[in-house]
Amino acid sequence: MRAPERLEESLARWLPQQRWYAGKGREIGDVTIVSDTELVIGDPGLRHLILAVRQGDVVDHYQMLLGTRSELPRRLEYAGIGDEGPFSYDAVHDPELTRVLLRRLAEEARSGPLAFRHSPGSEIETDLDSLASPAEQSNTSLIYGETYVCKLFRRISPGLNPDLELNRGLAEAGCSHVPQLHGWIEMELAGETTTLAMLSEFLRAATDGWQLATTSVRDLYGSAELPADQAGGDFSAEAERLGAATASVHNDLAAAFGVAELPVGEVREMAERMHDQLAEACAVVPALKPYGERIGAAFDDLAKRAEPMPVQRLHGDYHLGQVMRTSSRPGADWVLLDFEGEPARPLAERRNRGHPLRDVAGMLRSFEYAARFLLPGYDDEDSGLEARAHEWADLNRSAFSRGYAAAGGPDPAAHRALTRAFEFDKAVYEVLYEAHNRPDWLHVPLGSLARLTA
Ligand SMILES: Nc1ncnc2c1ncn2[C@@H]1O[C@H](COP(=O)(O)OP(=O)(O)O)[C@@H](O)[C@H]1O
Ligand SMILES: O=P(O)(O)O[C@H]1O[C@H](CO)[C@@H](O[C@H]2O[C@H](CO)[C@@H](O)[C@H](O)[C@H]2O)[C@H](O)[C@H]1O
Repeated sequence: MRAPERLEESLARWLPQQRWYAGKGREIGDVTIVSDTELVIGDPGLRHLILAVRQGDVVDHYQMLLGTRSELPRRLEYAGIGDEGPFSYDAVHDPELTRVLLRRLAEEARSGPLAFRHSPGSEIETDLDSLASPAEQSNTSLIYGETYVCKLFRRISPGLNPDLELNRGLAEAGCSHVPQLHGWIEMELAGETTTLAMLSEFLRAATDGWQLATTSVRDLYGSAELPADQAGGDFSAEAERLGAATASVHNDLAAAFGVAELPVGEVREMAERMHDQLAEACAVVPALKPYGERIGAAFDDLAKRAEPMPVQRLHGDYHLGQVMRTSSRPGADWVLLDFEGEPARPLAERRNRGHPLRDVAGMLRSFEYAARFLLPGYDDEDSGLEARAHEWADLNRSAFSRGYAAAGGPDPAAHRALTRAFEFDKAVYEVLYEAHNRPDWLHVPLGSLARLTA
């Protein structure tokens, strides 16, 4: 008779299939459970696990909520882990179990190593069912009714998560362009107080920037005879307002966390890191090589900078999927989400200060993405859609930059070389990101680099 599979073995097979699993493409050596806390005892039961996943010399930590049941109902079969009873499953899909998180947050409870905290003055409603967000995410968000969203960070780095850190600072600065923060969960990991989850206001009646922008692009493709600023669904007024909201958040971040100066030598090191990432990306994606010289020249220009660079805390991974257009918040048309920085970078790096045009460059990239990602679905031989994509991207990139500068941010048009270096660096990151996560999308950063380096 075959011995029952150990939970750790089932997890090793299950993890690589998860969207949020960061170690795809590298074989898992082994999975060890390094923290195991029972949050609900019984049938169903709930365990909070921290897993150490070894891949070669690298060990990453992941968080999961493990549901256990003697019988797995059909509605939960898709969340199953392993196929032998008693059944284990990803409990983020089980509202019967996830309610416990709200209850513990409301009570500021402790469960073993886990500490549940709420923001001063927050009264947390506890009788809400959760739904795991279907969004393409690096983490998992539980949406409780239409009231809260609880983001469970999946890959856990010891220390304070910048998303929580910056949201706390912005709340204290009175920033209206972020969701209200209600609470968080933390534990000691490797000797550091480590953020595990964050509970925020759910923005109902809001749409994310990516959906709005790509709807506008579709409208443009469908009205081939009109210029971009006259086609239905012109996005440029929104792009301009988004620019202004971005400058306002940058201003609040500067007030809350201060501004420093990066010495010239460290700017040079930054340019060297950009070159290193370019070399790595060219090795992984040879199709990037033809643009390497022009990209590298922009990094060399940055390295020649003769004066220190003003730096402050930033969003860090700024794109249209990270902003939501709301209709219910007075004075805040656009709301910014997810201040975690680029998920692939080490935590210490993600908490570094940077020049605010780095975020601006991130959003400029996103306009390129929105304009280009539909192109291969169309018969683009003679359709002229490539040109229309450029038109849309240029219109909205300019509007965003204009709104940003008018609201007090450094003007991208007056800092062209810097913006270009940041934009190329982000595009190179995207080439690697797409190669590892969404190979079907590789044409987007590559096509955009072909245009921007021409
Ligand atoms: N407070 C919120 N209200 C409504 N929707 C949200 C909220 N926070 C996140 N979302 C939705 O969930 C998506 C993913 O959230 P995000 O914080 O970017 O997660 P991740 O870090 O896993 O990428 C967002 O693009 C947005 O559509
Ligand atoms: O949102 P995350 O923090 O998980 O960020 C990662 O995933 C993003 C994609 O979901 C990725 O963004 C890239 O694709 C977007 C369209 O899907 C586009 O708007 C962005 O400009 C582009 O960078 C992001 O880079 C990655 O870190």
